[in-house]
Amino acid sequence: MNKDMQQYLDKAEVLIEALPYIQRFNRKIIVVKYGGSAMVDEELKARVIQDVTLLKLVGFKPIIVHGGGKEISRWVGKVDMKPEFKNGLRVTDEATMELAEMVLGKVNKSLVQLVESLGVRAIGISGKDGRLLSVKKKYANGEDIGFVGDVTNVNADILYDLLEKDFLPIICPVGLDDDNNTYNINADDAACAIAKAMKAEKLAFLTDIEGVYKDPQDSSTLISELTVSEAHKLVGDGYIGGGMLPKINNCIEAIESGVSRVHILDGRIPHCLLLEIFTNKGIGTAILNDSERRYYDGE
Ligand SMILES: Nc1ncnc2c1ncn2[C@@H]1O[C@H](COP(=O)(O)OP(=O)(O)O)[C@@H](O)[C@H]1O
Ligand SMILES: CC(=O)N[C@@H](CCC(=O)OP(=O)(O)O)C(=O)O
Repeated sequence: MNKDMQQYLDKAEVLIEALPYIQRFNRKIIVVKYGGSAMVDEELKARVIQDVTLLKLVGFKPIIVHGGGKEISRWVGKVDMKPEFKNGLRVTDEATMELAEMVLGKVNKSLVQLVESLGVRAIGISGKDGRLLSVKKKYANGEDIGFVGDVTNVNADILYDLLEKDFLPIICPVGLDDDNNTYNINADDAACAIAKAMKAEKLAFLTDIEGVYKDPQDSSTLISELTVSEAHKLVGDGYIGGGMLPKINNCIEAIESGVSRVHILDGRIPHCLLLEIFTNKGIGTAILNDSERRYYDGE
């Protein structure tokens, strides 16, 4: 067989390998939390959006919840303010809130534009629109961190309507409290709340690290499967810090609320989402129910 023919056959094999996954996830809701470095690098950004668009075109129902923390910090720096975080959450005073909403709005529309350019209908909305995300004030270990919101309700009907009309919803993590004040929501929190409310089949967090490490300084300690109990223990023992903290807490909450598959993926790996969904090769860290534990080398 010549080389060209072998290449075509290899491509066909890849498609065949994807078949059971296409069947399994057909018409299922997949929430993709998109943040970290994969958002800043234009090439990676285009690839992530291409992947989500492909998921849509093969019959899945993806919903993107995006972050933009790095971009917000860049703009906060530009006006000579200092970004400040507590437990992975941005301390958000009125001025920071204004900037965050501007930046997240811009990120939102750039993602809509990318999806539209690939021929798929996208609608970008903030959690304020139709009161998609209602919030109450969130504290970091009892400390007041300003206009940071904890999601109290998701108006899921809006998203069901958009999915029904075949739109790809792209959601920006800003919400309203009962007094109609604007709140900044950590995008991991927003994605988890949406996945729970929509009874999503899968929740994937795309971030800028390989996955969860037992020791973040040592890449050989990457954990490929983490049960809820093990995740609690890692947090309790102080192995999880910074932005990984809200992510892990949300993974635990999502699994405990019935989302079947929760993953933390390295958004810097081109097409990580497709690799995770369409192949047997596990990448990143999968968070599992305690009863699903297969292998863990974290101790
Ligand atoms: N145990 C850990 N394993 C992996 N990452 C960790 C861990 N503890 C802290 N981190 C930090 O959490 C970061 C991921 O959070 P963050 O930067 O907020 O992601 P995103 O912007 O995608 O939401 C990693 O880049 C890493 O620096
Ligand atoms: C309250 C809070 O922390 N809000 C986040 C919202 C954006 C975000 O979560 O972005 P990433 O997912 O890219 O980190 C922030 O202001 O950075």
